[in-house]
Amino acid sequence: GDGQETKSTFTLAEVAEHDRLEDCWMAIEGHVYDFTAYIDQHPTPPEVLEPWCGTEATEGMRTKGYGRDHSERAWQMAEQYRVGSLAENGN
Ligand code: HEM
Repeated sequence: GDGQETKSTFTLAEVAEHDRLEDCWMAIEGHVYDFTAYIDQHPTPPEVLEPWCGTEATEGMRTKGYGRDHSERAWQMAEQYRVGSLAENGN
């Protein structure tokens, strides 16, 4: 937790507006993240993350694109980029 107690709720349509490396949001397991500032720190070329920007990216985070989950440390790093929750029935 970063002290933010009030989170906003977003639909997948809203997440989809942030679908590029310069403005990259992802929905992962019910949470919404703005990873724009993280892209350059990720240990791969940005092209690996690009297709997941603006999407429900649980599969990307859980598989890294080849079937192996990210480390617990990586999941904890993601927390600081959380901006809200995914609307239950929003698309
Ligand atoms: C959702 C799309 C993503 C994909 C497809 C992806 C893919 C990858 C790949 C291919 C690697 C290098 C190979 C490997 O470590 O096995 C990697 C490593 C890593 N990624 Fe990602 N990544 C994604 C998102 C993220 C996010 C959002 C974070 C953190 C905010 C993150 C943090 C890391 C870290 C810390 C590593 C080093 C290895 C580890 O700790 O698991 N990644 N990722």
